[in-house]
Amino acid sequence: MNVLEIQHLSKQFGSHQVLRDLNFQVPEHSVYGFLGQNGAGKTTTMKIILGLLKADKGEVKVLGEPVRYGCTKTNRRVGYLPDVPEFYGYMNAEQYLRLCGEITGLTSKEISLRSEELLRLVGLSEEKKKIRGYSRGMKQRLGIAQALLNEPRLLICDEPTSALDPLGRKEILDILSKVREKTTVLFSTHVLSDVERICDRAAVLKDGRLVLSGSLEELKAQRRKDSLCLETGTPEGQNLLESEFQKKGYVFEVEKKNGVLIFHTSDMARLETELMICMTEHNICPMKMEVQKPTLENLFMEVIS
Ligand SMILES: Nc1ncnc2c1ncn2[C@@H]1O[C@H](COP(=O)(O)OP(=O)(O)OP(=O)(O)O)[C@@H](O)[C@H]1O
Repeated sequence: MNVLEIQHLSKQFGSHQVLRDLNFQVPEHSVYGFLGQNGAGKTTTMKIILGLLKADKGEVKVLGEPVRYGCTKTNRRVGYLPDVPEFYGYMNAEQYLRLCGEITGLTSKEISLRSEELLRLVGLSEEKKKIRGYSRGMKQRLGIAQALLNEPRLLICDEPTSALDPLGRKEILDILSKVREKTTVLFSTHVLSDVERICDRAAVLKDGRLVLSGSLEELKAQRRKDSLCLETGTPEGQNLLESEFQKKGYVFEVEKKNGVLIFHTSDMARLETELMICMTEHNICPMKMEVQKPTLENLFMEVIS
C-alpha cells in the first residue's frame, strides 16, 4: 500500500516554475529519501503534502485521502519535522511533549506513556536540562519525538541531518531507521551517503522535475555503468588497449586519467576475460586492476550535471 501518492503536481511562484509535473509514490514502511540541490523544490513539495501551500495542478493523497490546502484532516496521520524546529526554550523535553500532547488531545496517561517511550527512542530520557541549552542535534531528536507523538503513519522530515556533525547525523539516521517498523519516513536531503545508509527508495528532484525515482537498486541499475580501472606498465600497452576496447559494443567509453585506463561497460565479466586475453597476446603486464561499482554519488552527479 502507498502511504503517499503524488500525481502531476505543479507549483509556480510568480514566473518561477518550482515544481513541474511531479509523480511519485511512497510505499508503507519504507524510508524514502527525497534528494535535490538547494532550491530544487523539496520544501515546497513537503508543504503541499502538509496542506500548507496550494498546488497549481495535480493531486496529493495521504493514505488514499486527498490533501486539501488549508484543511489539515490528513495531517492527523502525518508527523512533521521542519528543517529548523522551534521550541519553548524554558521547558524541558518532558514538559514540551506534554504540552504538544495536550494540544493534540491525548489523555494525560497517553502522554506519559508515549513521552517516556519516545524520549528513550531519541536518547533524551535522562536529559533534564531546559531546551534552550540543547545542541542542534538534541533539538532535532526532540523534534522527531514530537513529530511521532501522535503515532503518525507518515513522518516527514525536512533536511533533518543538515548542519549536524557526523555523530549527530548518525544518531538521527539511526532513529529514522528504527521508526520504519511503526511508520513510513519521507526525508529530504542533499547528502547522498545518508540516503545510501538508511533508505530503501529515493527520488531525485532537479529544477522541479523528478529525474530519477525508485528503489536504490533500481536507481543504480537504471544508470548501471560498472567501470574497471587498469594500470599497465607501458604507455604503448595502454594505447593499444584503449584503441582495441573502444571498438567493442559492450564498452561505452574508455577514459584515460593519470596513467590509468577506465573502462565503462555493460558486461564486466566479458570485459575482464577479453582484457586478460588481449594483455597475454600482446605481452602487456597489468600493474593493478580494480572493478568499481556504481555509487549513488556517481549517479546523482550524472543526472544533476
Ligand atoms: N513563498 C515563496 N515565494 C517565492 N519563491 C519561493 C517561495 N518558497 C520557495 N520559493 C522558491 O522556490 C524554489 C524552491 O524552494 P524550496 O525551499 O522548495 O527548495 P529546497 O529544495 O527545499 O531547497 P533547500 O535545500 O535550499 O531548502 C527556490 O528558488 C525558492 O527561492
